[in-house]
Amino acid sequence: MTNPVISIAFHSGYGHTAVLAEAVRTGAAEAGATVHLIPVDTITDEQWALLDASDAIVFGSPTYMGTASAAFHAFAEASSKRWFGSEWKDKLAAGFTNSGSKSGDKLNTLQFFTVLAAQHGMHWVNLGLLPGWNSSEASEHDLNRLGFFLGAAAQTNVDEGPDAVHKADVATAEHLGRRVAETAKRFAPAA
Ligand SMILES: Cc1cc2nc3c(=O)[nH]c(=O)nc-3n(C[C@H](O)[C@H](O)[C@H](O)COP(=O)(O)O)c2cc1C
Repeated sequence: MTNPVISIAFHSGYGHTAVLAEAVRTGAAEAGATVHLIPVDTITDEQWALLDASDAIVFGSPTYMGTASAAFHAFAEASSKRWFGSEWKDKLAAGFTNSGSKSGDKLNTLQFFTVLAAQHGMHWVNLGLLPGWNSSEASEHDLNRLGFFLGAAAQTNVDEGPDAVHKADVATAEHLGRRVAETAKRFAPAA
């Protein structure tokens, strides 16, 4: 496979997580993927079909009350129609989230994504970066500055708009997009 198809199924209530979704798209496209950006709160039948035809689905949601948003949970529940027929089995999956606090219980959101992926029989692609910003010589501008392993995690001050999403977190989300695309190529069946 030279040109994997990656869909980014995401929700963003106020635009911050949408910035990360765009960053994942940028990274995946740079690595040669065809990318579909799918806001799950307005998902159409045509977009469900795009998900079904994708090699990888990247889940994205803000962290609300320590988990994915209600809109994302509604999408996850609706995906049970695919679960019945194992329609997403053996696709790749990955995830990203954003919250107001440095931690904000984002890990729980990423873990929720991994369980969702596992229920579908999908293979989880982790972030593949060592933690940044964890030594005296490190900086908040490091990739993976918040030190997550499961996926891309971002923090945005609650009194600032989408323009304020941290550039290091944007770069980390771009990295995730590239990694998913490269992994999809590696996992592709031989032609
Ligand atoms: C209903 C609600 C619940 C939230 N819960 C959390 C939370 O549990 N932890 C946290 O750090 N931030 C929390 N926040 C802050 C959001 O995660 C943060 O503002 C994020 O940037 C919103 O992303 P969005 O613009 O994509 O919706 C919450 C915000 C809202 C509106």
